[in-house]
Amino acid sequence: MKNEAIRCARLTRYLGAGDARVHVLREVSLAVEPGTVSAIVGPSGCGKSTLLYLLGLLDRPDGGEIWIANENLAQAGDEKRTQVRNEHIGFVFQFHFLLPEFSALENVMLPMRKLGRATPAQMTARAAQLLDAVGLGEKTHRLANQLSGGEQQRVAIARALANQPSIILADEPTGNLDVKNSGMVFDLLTRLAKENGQAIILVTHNPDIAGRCDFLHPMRDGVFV
Ligand SMILES: Nc1ncnc2c1ncn2[C@@H]1O[C@H](COP(=O)(O)OP(=O)(O)OP(=O)(O)O)[C@@H](O)[C@H]1O
Repeated sequence: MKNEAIRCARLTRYLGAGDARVHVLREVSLAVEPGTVSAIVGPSGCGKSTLLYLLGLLDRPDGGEIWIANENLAQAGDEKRTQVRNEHIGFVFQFHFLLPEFSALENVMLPMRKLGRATPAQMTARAAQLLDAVGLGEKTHRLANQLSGGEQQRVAIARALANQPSIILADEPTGNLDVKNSGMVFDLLTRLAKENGQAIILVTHNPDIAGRCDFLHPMRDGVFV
């Protein structure tokens, strides 16, 4: 493996059963280097989210390889995949999936709790530092459901960065934000990731966001074109 944060080769995925079976991904290959931002774009239903789920080890391909940290994890067992996911991958989704009854600080600490390598004091300090970096240093104890949409998405970014992942996967990270917040969230995500040499792969329908990425991967009918 060269200097690659993640690489997939000939990924194939079928979804559905019987007559409804769809060949969603057809031998998709992609290699992404640390510190770069790649956008996957294409019409609705072309397979973008399916690919992101596979890369995030949230789903298994029917064929092909997914290399992270020098291991092909395409068919690895659940325990191994969960460990690699917790250690190497941060997720940002359009609908952030914060726990609404928990504070911003507690939401950011969750991935660190899952990984289980830091003391409570270390986790609290790191979560506070990350919230400061996303401009929410004054609101660390606010409950997630008492924050605006843009603020919640910034908490989601801090949470994605919590375990210093080598890869950040983002599905429509600015999809539910207005133009101003969308630009701000994108800038923040890419600046923080680049500072830490993290690779970002994002799916977006927003041409403005796509145009600001380092690499563009247009997709159609389950293949890159
Ligand atoms: N569980 C499923 N069973 C059958 N087909 C499915 C299933 N999940 C997704 N599909 C189909 O797989 C294709 C790819 O879906 P996917 O969500 O990856 O597309 P997408 O490019 O992310 O679309 P969008 O931009 O609308 O989010 C679509 O045609 C979809 O209908």
